Amino acid sequence: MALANPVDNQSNNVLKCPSPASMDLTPRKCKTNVRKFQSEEDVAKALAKYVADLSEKYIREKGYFSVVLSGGTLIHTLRKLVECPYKGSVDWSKWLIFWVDERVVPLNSPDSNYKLAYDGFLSKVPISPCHIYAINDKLSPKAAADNYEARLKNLVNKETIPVSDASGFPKFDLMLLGIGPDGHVASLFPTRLQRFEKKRWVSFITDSPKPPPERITFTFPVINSASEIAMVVTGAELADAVKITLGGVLPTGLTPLPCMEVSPEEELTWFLDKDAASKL
Ligand SMILES: O=C1O[C@H](COP(=O)(O)O)[C@@H](O)[C@H](O)[C@H]1O
Repeated sequence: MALANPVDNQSNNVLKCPSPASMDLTPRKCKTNVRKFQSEEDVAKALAKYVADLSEKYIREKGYFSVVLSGGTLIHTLRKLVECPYKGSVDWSKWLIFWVDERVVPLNSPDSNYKLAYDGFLSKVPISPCHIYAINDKLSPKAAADNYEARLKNLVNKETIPVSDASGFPKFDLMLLGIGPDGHVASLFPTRLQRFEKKRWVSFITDSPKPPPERITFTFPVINSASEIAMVVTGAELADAVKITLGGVLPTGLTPLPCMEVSPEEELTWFLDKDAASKL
């Protein structure tokens, strides 16, 4: 999926995209670390240590650790976390798992982000099933988004998840995000309106440019209320999006990339392999 021009003629539901000049492209102020590695294997090792260290910190400070997963290549890159020494040293009983986006398909479908995470990660560590917040896969996209948002509100009301003092949106400890070659993050795509949602916690899409078309997704106010975000990016096909985002220069006429808007409340850490960082 290539970087997108403002008008995507493939869809009737296209974004009448504001011109880049009229969008707020002011660089966000969060603390940003860019960590570059020789190989994807080195990214996987560093990512495991980073997540294990944050798990220890947040469990010590708050008693639990809320982690928001994405789908795609991220789960494979997380593989070292379910190996020695972390498999035995992390206090998995204190983890709460959520999804930043999910495809509206049965949970046992090969397209499901839950299944991807279950097969590659969750089935290998002792996280309690009642701490794993998968979507309700029996619902329409809109109903699934409403249902996920209502469940998050319930967790906030019970004070399981705090709200951000700054934004009033739920504040997760860590989000682990990937990006697409078009710069999408979660299921917030360059030419789709969900990226501009300011009120909802969870939105839905029925015409995703990347299949499958029906998905639910956290909105930017929720994503940017997280304490920490890791952007885990490997592979040469992502080098252009990385260059634009970290270089801060948008080519003329290109729709601003959703991944440029990621800005958590505490710290943003990019994990890049040599290929993804090759145009920096
Ligand atoms: O469709 C999706 O794509 C993004 C990026 O995936 P990747 O394979 O390029 O890493 C992913 O973060 C998102 O969760 C997923 O639904």
